[in-house]
Amino acid sequence: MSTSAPIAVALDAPDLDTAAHWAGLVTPHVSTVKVGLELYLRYGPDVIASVRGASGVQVFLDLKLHDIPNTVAAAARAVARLKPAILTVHASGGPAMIKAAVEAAPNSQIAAVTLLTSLSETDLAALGVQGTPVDAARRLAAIAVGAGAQALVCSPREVAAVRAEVGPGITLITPGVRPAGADTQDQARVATPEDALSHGADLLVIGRPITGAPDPGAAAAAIAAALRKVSH
Ligand SMILES: O=C(O)c1cc(=O)[nH]c(=O)n1[C@@H]1O[C@H](COP(=O)(O)O)[C@@H](O)[C@H]1O
Repeated sequence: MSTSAPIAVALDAPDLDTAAHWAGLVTPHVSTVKVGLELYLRYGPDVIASVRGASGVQVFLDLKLHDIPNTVAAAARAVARLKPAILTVHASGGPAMIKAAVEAAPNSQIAAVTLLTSLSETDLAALGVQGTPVDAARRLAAIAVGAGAQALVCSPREVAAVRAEVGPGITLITPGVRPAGADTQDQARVATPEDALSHGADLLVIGRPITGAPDPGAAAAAIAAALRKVSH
């Protein structure tokens, strides 16, 4: 019986050996590992096979593409052959850009990032984002889903409102997750793993609380065990 939890561990490591080591430690406990800009820009496409390893764990490629539709389509096509389960784009790139990514990578779920979890309500207002973070996340979510995105990335603080906006068929992914009492670091709009799940997240992105722990495997197992107690 698989006991892997709906967690994507962010493998934000400076080198491939460390990332592959973390992936090996956490994959018995989690469904997914996430490769982001740090690893992809340093090592390129080979990084995907290295972290997937023999376990066949689901790989989430977080490149947060954001450009004109033609450029994003070409970039999505370039990575589609790596068959990431999930590929991110910024929702603020607009519907034509999101649609272009969806069409270019038909075997991956395109996940549109609504509002970065590192931005506070004050930051968002200064950037000219209208309304509360909840209002803005809902608005971007509706645009992204209208353009064909099958998944969305949002803060766990907005996930219930986003779920109400888009309904049950869309995969909701929440970074900005911190166990109670953990350091929030550069994250601004955070919640606990239990709250993220009970408010409707399908997949929790967690990096440093796991990879920065003395034993990343044990940290992943502990969060996975806490999530099993949550009914949702
Ligand atoms: O797309 C993402 O995964 C993402 C979106 C977002 O709004 N906020 C956010 O933190 N992330 C990613 O989620 C991970 C969070 O890592 P930790 O803060 O270490 O748990 C990082 O790899 C970020 O790049």
